[in-house]
Amino acid sequence: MTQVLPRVTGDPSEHPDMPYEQAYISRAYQLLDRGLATAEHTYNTYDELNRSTASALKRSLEILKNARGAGQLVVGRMDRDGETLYVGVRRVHDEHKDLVVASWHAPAVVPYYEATPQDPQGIELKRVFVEEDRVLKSVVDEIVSRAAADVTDPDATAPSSVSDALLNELDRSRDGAMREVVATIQSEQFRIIRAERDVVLVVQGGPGTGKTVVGLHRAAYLAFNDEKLRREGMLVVAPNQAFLSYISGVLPSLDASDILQIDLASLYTGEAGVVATEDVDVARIKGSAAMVTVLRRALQARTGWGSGNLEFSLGGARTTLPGSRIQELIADVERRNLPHNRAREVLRQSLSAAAYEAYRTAQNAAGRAVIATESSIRRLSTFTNALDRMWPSFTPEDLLRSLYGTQSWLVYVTEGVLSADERALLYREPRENISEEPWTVSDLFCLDELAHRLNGELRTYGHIVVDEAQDLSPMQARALARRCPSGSFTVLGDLAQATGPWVRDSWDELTDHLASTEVRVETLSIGYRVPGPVLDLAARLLPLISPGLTAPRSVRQGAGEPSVHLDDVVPDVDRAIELAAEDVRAGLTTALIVPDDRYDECVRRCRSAGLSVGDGRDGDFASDLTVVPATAAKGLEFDSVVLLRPTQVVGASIDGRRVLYVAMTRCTQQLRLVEEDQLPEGLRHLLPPTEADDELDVLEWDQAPDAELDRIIRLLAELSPEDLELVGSLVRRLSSKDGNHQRD
Ligand SMILES: Nc1ncnc2c1ncn2[C@@H]1O[C@H](COP(=O)(O)OP(=O)(O)OP(=O)(O)O)[C@@H](O)[C@H]1O
Repeated sequence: MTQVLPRVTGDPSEHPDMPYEQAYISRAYQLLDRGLATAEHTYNTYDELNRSTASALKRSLEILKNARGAGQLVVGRMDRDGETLYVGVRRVHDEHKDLVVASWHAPAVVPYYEATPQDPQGIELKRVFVEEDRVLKSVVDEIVSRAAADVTDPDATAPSSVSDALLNELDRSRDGAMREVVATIQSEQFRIIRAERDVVLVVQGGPGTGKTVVGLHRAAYLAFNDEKLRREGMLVVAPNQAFLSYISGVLPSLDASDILQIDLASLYTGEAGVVATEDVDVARIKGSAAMVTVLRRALQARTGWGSGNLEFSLGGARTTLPGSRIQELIADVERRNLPHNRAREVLRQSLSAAAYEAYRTAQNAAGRAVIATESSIRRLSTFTNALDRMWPSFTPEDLLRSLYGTQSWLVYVTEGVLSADERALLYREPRENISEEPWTVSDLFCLDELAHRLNGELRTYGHIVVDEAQDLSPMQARALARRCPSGSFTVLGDLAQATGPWVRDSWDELTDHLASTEVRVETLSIGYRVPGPVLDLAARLLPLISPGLTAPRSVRQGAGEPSVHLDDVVPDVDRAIELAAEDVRAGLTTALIVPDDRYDECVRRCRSAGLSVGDGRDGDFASDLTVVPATAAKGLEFDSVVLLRPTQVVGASIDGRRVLYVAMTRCTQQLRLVEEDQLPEGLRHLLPPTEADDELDVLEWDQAPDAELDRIIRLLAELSPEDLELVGSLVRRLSSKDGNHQRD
């Protein structure tokens, strides 16, 4: 067994093997350049008629060009079983087709990522490179066996659990776009990246534990190693456009541009788009599984035929199709379980055949000539009107709009599944013109459900990665399920960060709607984004929002303790803008996160203060300063965050504490809180002590000073997971009552 020595420390920029490794890396780049030149030449001279070869060539050209452009080509080296393997963002071979650099997702590379100094998996040397513009900047030996250590650095000291390469990468200033992290993937992350794909894999983890990064690298990994999956196609679903624009560069930089990335609302490709918002109570009903029954019944209620006969006249002859025969035809079609509009076509044919048969029989019986044809019957307005009555054709928008606007229809379809109050929330007056309907996000998923029932045709995928999944409604989960018949999902999220109508205690309720395949929950426990002191502060909110969950351990300090700026003299916005401008001048990408209803005011004030500011609501992260409404901060990250009026953020909605938890965990370096004179529960220990505090002997939960909160947190930590869950539900119930009171 390999005897492991601690990893080599010392100055990584002066590693003794630096010249050798630099030469190796330079050669890899030369081969890449040569490959590019050859591919370019072949492409330019290629017979245009052979399209598939030409497009394959074009694609490899793009890959080579990317590889030569940004980022790092070779990320490290592994010596194992006497063989050396260089690992890179993509494969490079020499003129004899011998491997020079293996790509990070090749099976042989697995130990490189999964071995640790404690569990070296036979690795004699694991070496990590940091390279910039083709120049090697540092070499760190993370795992060194005794034999290898003898020839490198005899001053090996104790290993640390986090590599320098990772810390350097994490300290890099953010530029508004997420990047690939092939050079620094950690072993707990890599295990998830390559986990088998025939399951619903839930990746639960606190803020900044790398869920998004892991999900994107997993998508690229699976696509690379699974040809069937490449053929079936893969889909990455982001919660909104802003988030999508933040992450959309990662897959192309991993040569995985074939994987489609969209935002959740774009799953629905029908006519309606989101133009309105609605109350949480309404969204909760429209997103609930009860809507499946409601919409199914809505459609069923519009099909069928009473007992009356169908009479039509052809060339002066009257023919009757008995009502009982029509009912039989309808029952036949219903049994086939076809999408509604296809079923209509089948019914149209069987109905015209039956009508023709009735006509022919009547003509023969009367000794008259049979002159009409089946198609002339289909053209009769009596026929088409009758068909429209028994099986109307709809678009999803037509149907949903008239359902929302027809009280009697709503009463019928919601019977037993929604209360009268809930039903009342569904009603809305139809706009005069369908193009003016105030469609909301949750409407879109009702429309998607209807579109599927009506038309049945959908583009499907072999695997779907869905991010910020804790917020998905059952109806949204069903929309994803329809698009992934194999039930193979990667579900990324954090139950503690759930906001909006779908706050839940466990993943089961959601995964039940996604697939019937096995569900596996993996937890990421190390925080890579948020500095320890900031995470510690945010964690004080956890017992109030998700008592069953613990905060991740952070790997870094950042700029230290969060600062609080209390000032009831200078207007709060001015103070916040001043702090944000200070951070921008210090070279930090900065977000000014603000209560939603103060967003426009803050953007305006930033601009009039002469600051160039990005519109975080629309995913414009190109400026050094971005203003972000608190409810749109999910998933984003910045070097510095200035958070305006946490108390207002908390007070704005029932899930305000969760919104605050998310907003507080967006920074990689520092957090500043700007308030007038109060702080929300959980953070009040940051307030300067007042005399009144000493006089409190009976404590109300709401006014509990933080010493008391600490005691409660310690008590909670001693509870069993089941008891914690109980307490959690109780707290949620109480806080939602609280919220109701406030709204009342
Ligand atoms: N192995 C890694 N190497 C380098 N950077 C990493 C690594 N893992 C995570 N990071 C960085 O940590 C930050 C947080 O990652 P990410 O956004 O994926 O976390 P998350 O768990 O999805 O966060 P949130 O819960 O806020 O959505 C990102 O900047 C990401 O690039």
